[in-house]
Amino acid sequence: QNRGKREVAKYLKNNIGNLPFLGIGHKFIGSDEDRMTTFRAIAAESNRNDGITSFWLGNHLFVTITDPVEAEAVLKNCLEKDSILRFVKALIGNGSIFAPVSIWRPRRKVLAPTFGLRNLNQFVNVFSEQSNIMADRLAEASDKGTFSIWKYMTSYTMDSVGETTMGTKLGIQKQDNHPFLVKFERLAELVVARTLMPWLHTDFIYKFTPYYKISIEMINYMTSFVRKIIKEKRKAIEDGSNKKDAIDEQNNGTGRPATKCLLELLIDYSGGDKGYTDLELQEETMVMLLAGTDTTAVGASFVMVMLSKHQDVQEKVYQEVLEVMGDEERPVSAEDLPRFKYLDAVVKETLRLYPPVPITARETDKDYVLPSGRKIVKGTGVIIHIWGTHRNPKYWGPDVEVFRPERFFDLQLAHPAAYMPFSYGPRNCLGYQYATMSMKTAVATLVRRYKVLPAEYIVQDGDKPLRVKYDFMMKHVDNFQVQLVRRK
Ligand code: HEM
Repeated sequence: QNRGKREVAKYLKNNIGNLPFLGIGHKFIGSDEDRMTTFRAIAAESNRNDGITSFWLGNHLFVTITDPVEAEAVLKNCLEKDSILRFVKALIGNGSIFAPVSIWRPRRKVLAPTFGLRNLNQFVNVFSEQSNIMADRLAEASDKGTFSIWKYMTSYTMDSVGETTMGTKLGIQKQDNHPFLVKFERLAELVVARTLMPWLHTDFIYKFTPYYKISIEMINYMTSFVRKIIKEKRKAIEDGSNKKDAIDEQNNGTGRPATKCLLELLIDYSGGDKGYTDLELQEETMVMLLAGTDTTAVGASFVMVMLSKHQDVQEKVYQEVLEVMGDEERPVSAEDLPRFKYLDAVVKETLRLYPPVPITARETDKDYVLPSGRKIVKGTGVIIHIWGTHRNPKYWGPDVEVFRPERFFDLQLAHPAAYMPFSYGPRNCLGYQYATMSMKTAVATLVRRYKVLPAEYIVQDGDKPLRVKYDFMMKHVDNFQVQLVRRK
């Protein structure tokens, strides 16, 4: 098998500096920005090399793909995630996102319909209410010059995800340094650090570090929080008080049926009492908290930064928001969202250039022959390079680096996987519509109230690319800094 891998590495050679034994391991040492720079170099190499390249990380071979035809073949046939992701498992156990295929497949069948559009449309009220809380909080920041909008977005998405997945108002936007947010972020940091530092991979060594105790403590806090809510939900369903809430809400004059949170939908769709166990519900709730919060906050923050850099684009978004919503100040509704067509293109173009998840990985369970005839052998890590695919000039033309939302009008993609911020194929992101709705609601609400300007220290840099870093997700090195000015 190793001979097979060496052969693959030989014909998929890269020119970015393999060392004996280390491979390109030394290129991942350094800052988060250095790491992203390495991933970018790999993407560029792959695009020069007809959409594919490979590199060694120690003795693990990774094939990197930036061609959608090749990517599709892998994503449709090879469903096992790469073992490098195993440290997240301490938190989510067999939660679908990184579960082995045998566990993932039946769970996906239950999870997919819970994310149906009818269910999601009910959540727009939550996104809208939480966006307005964010807009109120930002009034204070808008007088103070340059600041990081990301912090506000993270609290917004955490509160929205909390309410839509667990039916619980976490109130993170209303309390600075809320323990749930602090612990959640610290834990994410620890998991990332462990994944990226191979000497912490062995349990035997990790248990001697101070991080071990802290991470166990955080995991216990998060899981017992979620478990308590599951117990309460079950009880409410049993004694019918969840239905009472529904009636109360109708009587409150909203006239719409009460929102069922994703957790309740999961209980229903998996078969009620006979359906998912508390542990299964806990694992999937953790997946949604983990997969749905930072990703969406990072995406929406990139949109705000791009709007600050492109005032002409922002003006068009603003005019569209006024046109759709009219003059009266009212919350964004589910009916408004599909009418924000230009905003939709702006969100898409932002996620093309700055996909919050810039790479995803699979591990081959057997030898594969790709559509181009190139072979990959069993046990190889395959990096589906989303960033690189979105910058493949063969599919996007010569202006790949230019921010041009209009390209999404009547776009005829040469291949559907040429655009995949939410990945592609049977294991793609389940929350893509949820995320788009949440981002559009937040951005429309903010743009209606504020004009977004670039950070003070930035002088007209138009199409200059943003500096980005990688810590499992791709973020802005300058922390998504902008300025806000209240519109009259
Ligand atoms: C801009 C925001 C988001 C981005 C960029 C994003 C991206 C991704 C990506 C790249 C994957 C991995 C797919 C693969 O390996 O092929 C994924 C998986 C997943 N995401 Fe998202 N996501 C976002 C928001 C959300 C939200 C809001 C939710 C739920 C509330 C969510 C739930 C999931 C789930 C459950 C999976 C696992 C699906 C499976 O394995 O069957 N995501 N996401």
